[in-house]
Amino acid sequence: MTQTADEPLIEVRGVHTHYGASHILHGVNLVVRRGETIGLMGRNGMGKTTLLKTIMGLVRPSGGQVHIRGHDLRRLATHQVARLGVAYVPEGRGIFGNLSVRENLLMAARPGLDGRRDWTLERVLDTFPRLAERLDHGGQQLSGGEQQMLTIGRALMTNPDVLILDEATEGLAPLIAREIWRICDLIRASGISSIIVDKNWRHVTQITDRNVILVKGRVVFEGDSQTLRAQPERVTQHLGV
Ligand SMILES: Nc1ncnc2c1ncn2[C@@H]1O[C@H](COP(=O)(O)OP(=O)(O)OP(=O)(O)O)[C@@H](O)[C@H]1O
Repeated sequence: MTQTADEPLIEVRGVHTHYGASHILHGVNLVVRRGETIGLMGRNGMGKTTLLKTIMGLVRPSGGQVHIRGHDLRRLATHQVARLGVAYVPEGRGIFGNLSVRENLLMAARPGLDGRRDWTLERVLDTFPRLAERLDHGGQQLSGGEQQMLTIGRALMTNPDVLILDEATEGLAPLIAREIWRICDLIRASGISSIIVDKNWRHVTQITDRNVILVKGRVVFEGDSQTLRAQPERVTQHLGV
């Protein structure tokens, strides 16, 4: 199937997801269009990671539909979702500790779906000077923040159209977290769409076009950052901050 220019990159419609008998997502809708940055928010256990895993085909929905660039997710394996340009940076990361920074990055390298090679090793190292300084270090020698940079760098090496970032700055020192936000901004400016999950809603809303709040597996808010900031009682109610 060929994609039309305005067709969503990701389209989630009325999705229900279960873990065994536990009903986690209750009819969730989410659309990601080209170039959009979306904040996905909610307290712990509300279903954010489950929604991301559902999009990646890591967890199969029990109802509703997911389309990735118009392709029905039911016919796609996770690696095919990735090949369609969706890069997933899971919570807790996932680098190869026994490989060097350089090897971790080069292993991931591939052109984008349309043959684009915008993100090369050089560009990733320009973007993450800390990684450039540690090119020959093993993955396991990196700090938590550097590991997060490496995971994002690896995702960029696949020249994705959408970057999914779960718990973008969880557990990182404030200075490193700031660096991750700077990179999110650069990614946005480069035209890559993203879904960003992070507890720091103030930072998230500084860079997002649209924000979605999940409560017990249901979307209770969807709107731009200005609209969300204008409703502090909503933020307190749904995010507990
Ligand atoms: N593999 C699993 N098996 C059973 N239940 C699960 C599994 N993974 C998550 N859950 C449950 O599903 C619910 C939603 O979890 P999920 O990780 O999607 O939430 P979240 O919003 O991402 O929260 P967090 O910030 O804590 O990761 C929680 O009640 C969680 O305990």
